[in-house]
Amino acid sequence: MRLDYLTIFPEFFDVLGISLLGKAVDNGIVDIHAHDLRTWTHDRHRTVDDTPCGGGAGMVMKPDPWGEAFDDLLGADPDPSVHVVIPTPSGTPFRQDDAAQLSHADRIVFCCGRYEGIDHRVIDYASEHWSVHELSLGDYVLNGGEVAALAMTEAIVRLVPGVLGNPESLSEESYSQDQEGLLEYPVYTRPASWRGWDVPEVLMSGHHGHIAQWRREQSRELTRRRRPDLLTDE
Ligand SMILES: Nc1cc(-c2ccc3ccn(Cc4ccccc4)c3c2)n[nH]1
Repeated sequence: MRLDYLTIFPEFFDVLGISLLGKAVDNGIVDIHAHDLRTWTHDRHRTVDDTPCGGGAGMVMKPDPWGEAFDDLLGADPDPSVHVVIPTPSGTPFRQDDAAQLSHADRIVFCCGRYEGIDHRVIDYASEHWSVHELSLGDYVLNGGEVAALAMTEAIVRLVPGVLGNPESLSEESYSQDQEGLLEYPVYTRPASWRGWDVPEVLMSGHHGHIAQWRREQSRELTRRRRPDLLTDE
């Protein structure tokens, strides 16, 4: 899987060389390239923004640098197997299903905007050539797309076979289908007693059936309290 990041802050993506994703890069499972969008500017000030047509506050990202970056990175031939992800507050919510689908992609290009956003014609042009996903990280406002791209990257890449040391852990996670789409149960480790708090006895019983039942009950109760929207049978 090749991941490209178009951004005016390429150093944001240096962190992808650390830990899990770092190992995936070392193992050749994932190939990461961060690009400074200003590479595709030609004026002395390396300008990437301009005033909004129709007025309004702030600045808008010019289309030209994006188009030239696309030409260099992707060429002009349409290829629906290339996924262009555009983090935006007006996008569809990024969910685990999106991460699962994108984890099968061979190529993903993250377009990280800043200012008040990217000239919409960039999205229109990209949509004619590649598979475009305008995605929101959540219902809160960030200053740009980089943090969202990092979060989405981690959610996507951890699902790629060979990236996680223990793929079994994927099936027990919140939002995973094996977990019936419920929130994850509380987890414990040693010591059995810590500052007056004890590990639930059932987890020390060695009775796998009782443990599984307790975990299912905990997941349902937690989901009922915190995320009733995830419960389908009520
Ligand atoms: N979930 C989520 C995504 C973003 C996001 C993504 C890309 C950009 C590019 C510029 N901004 C700043 C901005 C703030 C508000 C209105 C318009 C633009 C961005 C914010 N915020 N929240």
